[in-house]
Amino acid sequence: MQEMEKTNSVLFSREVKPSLFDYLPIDWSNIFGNNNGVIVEIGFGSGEYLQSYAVKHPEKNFVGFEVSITSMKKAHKRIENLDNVRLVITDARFGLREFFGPKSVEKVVMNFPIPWDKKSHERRRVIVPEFFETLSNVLVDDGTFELATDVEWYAKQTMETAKEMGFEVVEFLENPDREIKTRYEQKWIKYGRNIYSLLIRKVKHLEVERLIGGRHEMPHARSVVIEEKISLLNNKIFKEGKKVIVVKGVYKSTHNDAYVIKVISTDGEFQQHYYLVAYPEEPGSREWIIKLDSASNPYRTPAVKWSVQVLAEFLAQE
Ligand SMILES: C[S@@+](CC[C@H](N)C(=O)[O-])C[C@H]1O[C@@H](n2cnc3c(N)ncnc32)[C@H](O)[C@@H]1O
Repeated sequence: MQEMEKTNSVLFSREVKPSLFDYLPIDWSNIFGNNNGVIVEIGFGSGEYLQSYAVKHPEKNFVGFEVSITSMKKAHKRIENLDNVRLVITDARFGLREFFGPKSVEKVVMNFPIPWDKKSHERRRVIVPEFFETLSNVLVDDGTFELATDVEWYAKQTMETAKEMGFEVVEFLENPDREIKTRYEQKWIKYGRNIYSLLIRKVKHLEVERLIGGRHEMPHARSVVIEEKISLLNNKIFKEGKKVIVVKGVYKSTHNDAYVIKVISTDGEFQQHYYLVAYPEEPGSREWIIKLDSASNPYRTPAVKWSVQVLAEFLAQE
């Protein structure tokens, strides 16, 4: 539990933790204190590119996404003095759609993503048709997406999918001389690998369905609970549509009547680990409250909200 508290606290001055926000998508002009155009980098790694880009363009705001905490720590050291940069630790496939409103991003850049070419890893790939749907929504009119990669088939496949999804190809270059080179780019150039860069432009706006969108409320349920049923929750799986809930553990508090329930929930491909608490409203009462543990801060996606409801219903059944 202590470890969870650590990851939930704001560790870095330039870090944004959208799970703590009351309302999503985020008003980025409020975060930056100006209305400058926003550029997003997905998978900033050690942050060299983001740093150079932001220094060269103080008239723009930059938001970087990473999933690696180690990268986050390294990158944060580079950008902590830059007012126009913020970093977010979240899967960008989720974050780009949920944290940015329609027509709010001028450009999205992705440098040297892992192509996840094995069938078994395909579901980790960032550039899939749904990604272009998100781009078609969050990019401003004429907004752009730039991909740099050393994997030829990935660059070409991205270009084809972009065209199918209604984007205009501005340029596709082999071994471009890019002004700012990333760490991976420098490495691949040294090893004599070819580099491909693709620039596409948005020409058509699409509406997307956001998982959250709106007030980011704390879900909770009240229910008549049969306490004996709580231990039966262990390893229980609940499924409905794209939502899956797996109960990974149930722990009884040593100092009161509360139980802590460890849950993994999935919305499509987006998975979150968190804790729920269940406790009687009054000591000895059969009326219980089931809600998110205060140390847990998952995004309140449909699966997270449903986990509270479905567990309350399960515990109430005779
Ligand atoms: C091969 S590294 C490239 C790093 C850097 N862009 C460069 O060119 O030096 C790919 C980076 O993307 C990050 N990444 C992978 N999937 C991601 C996702 N879904 N959202 C955000 N970052 C992701 C990884 O953690 C890793 O740091």
